[in-house]
Amino acid sequence: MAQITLVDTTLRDGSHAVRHQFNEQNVADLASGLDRAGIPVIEITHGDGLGGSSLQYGRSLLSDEEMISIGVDTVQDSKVAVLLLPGIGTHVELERALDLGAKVVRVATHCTEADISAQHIEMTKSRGALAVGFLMMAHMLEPDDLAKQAQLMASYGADVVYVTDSAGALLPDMVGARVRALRSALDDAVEIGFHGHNNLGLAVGNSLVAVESGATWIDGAMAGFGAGAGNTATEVVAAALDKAGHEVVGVDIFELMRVAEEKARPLLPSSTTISRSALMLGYAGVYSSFLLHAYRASERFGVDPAEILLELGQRKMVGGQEDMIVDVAIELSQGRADQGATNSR
Ligand SMILES: CC[C@H](O)CC(=O)C(=O)O
Ligand SMILES: [Mn+2]
Repeated sequence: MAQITLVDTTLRDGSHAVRHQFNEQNVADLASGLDRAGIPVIEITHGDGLGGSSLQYGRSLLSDEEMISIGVDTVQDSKVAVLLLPGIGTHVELERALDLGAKVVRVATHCTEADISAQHIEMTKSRGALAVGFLMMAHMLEPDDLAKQAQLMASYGADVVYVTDSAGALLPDMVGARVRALRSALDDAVEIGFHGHNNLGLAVGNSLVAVESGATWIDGAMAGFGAGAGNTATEVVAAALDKAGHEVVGVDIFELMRVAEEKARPLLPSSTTISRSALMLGYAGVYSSFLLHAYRASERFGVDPAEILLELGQRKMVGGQEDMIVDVAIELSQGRADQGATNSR
C-alpha cells in the first residue's frame, strides 16, 4: 500500500470558483483548517499561478504576495506551495514567493513544452525548495511521449512530476497508462503526481487508479472548489484512499471532512455540479479554467457556452489561448447571424 502526499489547492485552483476573490479571512481560515487537518502541502496563489492577476485571467482581490504571506504566517506544519507558468509568472515573482517562505514550487507547462520549465525548476532547486513539474492537458499526449516530457523535467531537477488532467478528460485506463509510462521512464527517486478535475465525474476514481499505477502525490481542492466542475475533492479522495488501505501521510481525515464542510463549503457561491458546460470541458478536452471565460463570452455575444467549449475542443486550444474564446464566440454569433439571414431570404 502506498504512502500518499496529499496536496490541497483550494487556495489556488479552487479560487477559480470564486473568481479569485478570496479575502484575508478566507485565506487564513482555510490555511489554518488545512494545517490542523495535517495536509502536508497547501498551494496558494492566483488561480492561474504567480502573476496571474490580470485582465486576461481575472484580477484577484489579494495579490499573490498577500495570499502567500497570510498562508505562511498561518500554518504551523504545512508547507506552502506556489504554482508558476513560465511566461505568466517570471523569476522575479518566483524569487519573491521563495523569500516569503514558499517551500514547494510547481512549474506548469503545456504537456509538449516541458523544455520551458528548465530555468524555473533549476532556480527552485538552487534555493533549496522542492520542485514539481506539472504537465498540463495530459490527455493530449500519448503515454510514452508524455513520459519523455517528464524525463526532461526530471533532468532539470524536478522531485515530482505530475500527470495533470487539466480538462478532466482522462478516463481511468488513460490515467493508468500515463502514470505507468512515467513510472517506468523516471528514476525511483522522482515521484509521480496526479491532478484531476471532475468534469466527467471521474476525479476521485482516477486518483485511485493513479495511486494503484505508481503515483504518490495526489491533488485536491476542498468541497468541490476548483476550475470547471471542480478539482478532485480533497476530503473525498482522502477518505477513499484511506479506505483503500493507503496511508494519507499526516492527514486526520475526520478533521479534514469537518474543515471542508464548515470552512470551505460555505464559501462556494453555489454547490458545485457537473453542469452541461462543465461536462463539455471533459467531453471535448478543454482546459477547465476556460469555463468562466466561456460564460462571459456567452453573455457578451449571446451564444451557448457549451457550443463555444465544444468548438474550442475541436480546435485543440490550450492554456494561454484564452483570447480564442472570444474569437470563437464572435464566429459562432456571426455564423448564427448569417444562418438567420439565409433562412429569412
Ligand atoms: C493555470 C494553470 C492551470 O490551471 C494548472 C492546473 O491546475 C491545470 O492545468 O489543471
Ligand atoms: Mn487544475
